[in-house]
Amino acid sequence: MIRLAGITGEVVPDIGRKAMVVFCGDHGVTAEGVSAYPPEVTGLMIHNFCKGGAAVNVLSRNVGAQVKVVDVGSSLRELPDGVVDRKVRYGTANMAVGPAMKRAEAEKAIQIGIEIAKDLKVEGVQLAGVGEMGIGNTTAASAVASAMTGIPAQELVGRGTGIDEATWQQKVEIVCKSLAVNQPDRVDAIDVLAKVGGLEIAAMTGFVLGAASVRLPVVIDGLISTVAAFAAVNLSSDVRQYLFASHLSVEPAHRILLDRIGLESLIDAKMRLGEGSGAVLSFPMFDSAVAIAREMATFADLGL
Ligand SMILES: O=C(O)c1ccc[n+]([C@@H]2O[C@H](COP(=O)([O-])O)[C@@H](O)[C@H]2O)c1
Ligand SMILES: Cc1cc2nc[nH]c2cc1C
Repeated sequence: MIRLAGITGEVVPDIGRKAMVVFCGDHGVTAEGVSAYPPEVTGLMIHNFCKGGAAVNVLSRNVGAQVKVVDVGSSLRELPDGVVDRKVRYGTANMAVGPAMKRAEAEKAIQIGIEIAKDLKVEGVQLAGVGEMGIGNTTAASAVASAMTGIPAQELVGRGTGIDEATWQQKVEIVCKSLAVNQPDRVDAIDVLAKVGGLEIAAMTGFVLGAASVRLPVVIDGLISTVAAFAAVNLSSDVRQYLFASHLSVEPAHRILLDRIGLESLIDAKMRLGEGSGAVLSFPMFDSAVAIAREMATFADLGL
């Protein structure tokens, strides 16, 4: 509540207008068998978001938040109505054999994220959540986390959408191989995002930077949006002041990165869905905090 007041400059901030932004992208590294689901699910879910049938849609309707779906890098050739088409390229390349994308592409995705955040502010949005959709993106997010922290992949890699032990071993090896092949420069967040990241991850990094620049509070979601936020904090440490952690994902890297950013999550429900589902779930807690600040009697009111 104190931070919300600081960000907005209002003692009792108005956060009535809320939006969830879901950045979408595909990952070439899925060719290495690192996910429990095929890459086509990214496109299927984009269609689902537009029909209002995904978890993030249900939860957002429940709390009165708008959902914006932004395609920065899915493999879909044709997009359904309702998607914001800001495609940088049709999925990343396989980072296990070379860079996921060019530096200029990562910069473009970051720029798109910045613009989307600024647009939301102009539209009157007062609290934003950020989430993503991209089969294979827990592999990319873990690689970015390992590159930027120096923590070994075995300590960071989790089960993503629900892989078995053998696939987990393969995922750890692929993260290690991707880092060995690309040699990302750990002090250059854009280099890391380009070589072993993803388009939706880079766009979320931009979103966090853009939101902070226009004093828009941002609620991050699970592992992937937190990795993006970690990269943003690396680029400009002050942006951490504008961030709120919603929930704690079961992905092992999530807690480590939240600790490094200096954030504590509001919910620990062992979730791992993504889409921004945890962020939107926490929105009513923000409304509750504002209601307390506005309505609860103080000792002075009680004549003490
Ligand atoms: O938010 C999380 O911590 C999280 C943990 C596991 C999976 N996900 C979601 O599942 C997808 C990535 O999982 P995977 O196994 O394909 O890397 C992607 O669409 C994410 O939104 C998300
Ligand atoms: C069905 C499904 C929905 C998702 N939402 C975010 N990531 C996802 C991954 C899968 C597999």
